[in-house]
Amino acid sequence: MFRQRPAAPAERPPDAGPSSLDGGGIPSEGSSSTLPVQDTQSESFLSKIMADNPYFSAGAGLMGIGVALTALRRASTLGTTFAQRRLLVTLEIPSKDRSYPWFLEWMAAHAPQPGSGKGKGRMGFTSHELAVETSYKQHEGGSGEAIFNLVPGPGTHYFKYGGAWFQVKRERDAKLMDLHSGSPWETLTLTTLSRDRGLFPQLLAEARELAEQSTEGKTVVYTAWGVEWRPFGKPRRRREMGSVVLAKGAAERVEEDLKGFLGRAKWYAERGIPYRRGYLLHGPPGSGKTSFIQALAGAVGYNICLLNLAERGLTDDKLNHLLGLVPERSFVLLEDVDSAFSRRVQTTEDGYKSSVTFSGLLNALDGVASSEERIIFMTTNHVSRLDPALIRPGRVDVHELLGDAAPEQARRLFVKFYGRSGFNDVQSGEKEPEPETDDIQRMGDEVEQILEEEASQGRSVSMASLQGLFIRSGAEEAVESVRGLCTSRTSPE
Ligand SMILES: Nc1ncnc2c1ncn2[C@@H]1O[C@H](COP(=O)(O)OP(=O)(O)OP(=O)(O)O)[C@@H](O)[C@H]1O
Repeated sequence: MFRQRPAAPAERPPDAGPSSLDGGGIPSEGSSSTLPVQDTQSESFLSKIMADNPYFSAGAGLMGIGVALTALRRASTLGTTFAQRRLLVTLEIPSKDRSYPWFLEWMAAHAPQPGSGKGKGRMGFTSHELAVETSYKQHEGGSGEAIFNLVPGPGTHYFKYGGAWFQVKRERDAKLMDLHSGSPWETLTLTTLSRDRGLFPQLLAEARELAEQSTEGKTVVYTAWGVEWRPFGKPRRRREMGSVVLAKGAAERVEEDLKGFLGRAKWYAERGIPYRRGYLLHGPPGSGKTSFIQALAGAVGYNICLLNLAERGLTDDKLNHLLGLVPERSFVLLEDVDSAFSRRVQTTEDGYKSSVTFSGLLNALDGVASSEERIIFMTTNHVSRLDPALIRPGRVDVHELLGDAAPEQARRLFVKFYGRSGFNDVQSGEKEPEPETDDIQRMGDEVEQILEEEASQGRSVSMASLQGLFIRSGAEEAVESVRGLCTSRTSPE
């Protein structure tokens, strides 16, 4: 039986290119038809692996989830940015701005305070990052009490105001420093819904009102801190005019002049005259110059900017800047102006600690912003040492001598101390002075008599020394001791 043999493969012609199945070489035109066969094979290989290999399919699934999450995150970032742009509104208050301390005070007033429990204050103020501001309160009886005020510290806080929620971020920049004050740069950023933006001005106005309430009836003393004015300590209770006893007419002259000046802003503006007034109070130590300026500030509701010309580091530029930035309703007080500048010669052995020059001071006093109100008080114990240029009219308009205790001035101080109404009541303005007892009046006359006798001998006593005597002694003892306090005034001024 014959079996048919399978046909033998056709022999390759000798010039034929390498076969695609040879595995190597570039496929020839005629061999291209072999590729789809290979792809199909690898695809099926891949799908086979994916279908068969659980690890592979899980990885692919995870990759898909990752891609989806990234897309979601991007979308949410875009959405947040969009919402922030469209729906939210922010307000930035840098620490340089005047409303910064007002708003901090407002936050302190509404933040949770010690003993309030859960870290939630009034107005729904929630804070977990708190800072403490400690103050000290002196009671009438002399005892003192430390008061710890908790303020929202650096971080994010939320509060509800006017029916709207606000976020407040208090940020402190560790790298950025205010070079002049040396304190870190801070920013408060308030965020709320756009529709509630109208609450911002209301909120700031309320914060300002609160800040003003805390200084109502008080005198704020500012000192120079670099090139800015900063409150020095807590606002002080206003000094009553009645607590400073000056020679007859002195207080009235200055007070009348000041009140007249304050009522003539328009008059000055119409004539193009710089709206400024300068006062020089001169006299021996302890005659009440500083006390009187404090009382005057209280009488017209002004604050005091205390400037020490001899301060180290104070330069002409800084001085100029400071005088141009005096807070509104404030006197500028240059104390002991003679100790910084006597005559123009400044190259003495001791030299001046500050680098303010005399011409720098004159320029700063004259200033350039002529329309702004400026009230300057200068005090000195030695008026004769002052350069006439410093106290010429325009720079100093009113000169007032506050001397040692005149005899009748001493009598008035005595009666104020020992009179039935008591000095403190008169000082606080709670009571009108009651008629004094005859005894006190008689003893007051005696003090006056003694001082007249001493004055005829060229001897006198300062008001500060009298006050010291009256504080530590009873009335009779004071009368006996007053003569012993009088000393010769060898150098007038
Ligand atoms: N005329 C006065 N009436 C009431 N108290 C006075 C008077 N003068 C001085 N005193 C008291 O004496 C103390 C010192 O007063 P004050 O500092 O005002 O004097 P001063 O003239 O400014 O002194 P100095 O020139 O040394 O700066 C204060 O406690 C003040 O109450």
